[in-house]
Amino acid sequence: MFGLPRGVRGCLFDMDGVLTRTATVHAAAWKSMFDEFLRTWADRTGTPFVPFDAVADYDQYVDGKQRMDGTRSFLQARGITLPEGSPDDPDDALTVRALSDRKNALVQEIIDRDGVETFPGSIRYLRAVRDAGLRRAVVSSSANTARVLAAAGLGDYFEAHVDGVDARRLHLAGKPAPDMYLAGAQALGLEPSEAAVFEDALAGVAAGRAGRFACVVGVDRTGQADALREHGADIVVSDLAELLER
Ligand SMILES: O=P(O)(O)OC[C@H]1O[C@@H](O)[C@H](O)[C@@H](O)[C@@H]1O
Repeated sequence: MFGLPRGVRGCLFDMDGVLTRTATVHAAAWKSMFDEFLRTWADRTGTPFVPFDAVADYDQYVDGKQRMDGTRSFLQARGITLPEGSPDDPDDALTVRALSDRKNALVQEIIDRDGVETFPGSIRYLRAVRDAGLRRAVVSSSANTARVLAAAGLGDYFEAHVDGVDARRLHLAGKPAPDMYLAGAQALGLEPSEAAVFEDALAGVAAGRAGRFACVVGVDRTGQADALREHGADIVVSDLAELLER
């Protein structure tokens, strides 16, 4: 049923890019922040400015990961090491923390200004599984999960959330480690073998595979179906409503 293997009793949904059209918001904010930083870095080091690619760099290094992990991962890919910094860093400090905070300020500004759109096919699917009595949780690396769900009007669809704030509080390793999804299944009272994972990020499908969930559904929004399969998706769809027809 619902395109899922027999025995699945619950669904663990990533949020950005699966339920809400916020992956592009994050990608735009990462690009704006990193390009400003990369210009400064190029001037300081006398090296060429190579901008952040909002599709390729976003998908490979940043998507699905907790904010500071995303910052570190992209900097590492460019061979740049910055100090970790602290919450008291000035806004323009060249630290992992200050860069991450700048990106977050941009994301929150866009969400507060423009609101949040959902994917209609995902909402149809969510309603169908809810009406059939399947358990439902959101498992998102974003520390802005509550804000985004509220702006999208999706707060009431889920029985549990595991987000970037919980991950920090509970010392859960971020995706691609399976810990956040395992915590989501546990919050619903399910074994991994009874839960399906829905993910658009490479780090996210890898987390689903590592957690040995009943099924990992890759949601391809950017033409990376093969990469989603290689990283751990059992099925790839471009819209969750396709699963209602299976
Ligand atoms: O910065 P936030 O809102 O805590 O989100 C962290 C990450 O959350 C993930 O859901 C997104 O795929 C990433 O793009 C984002 O960077």
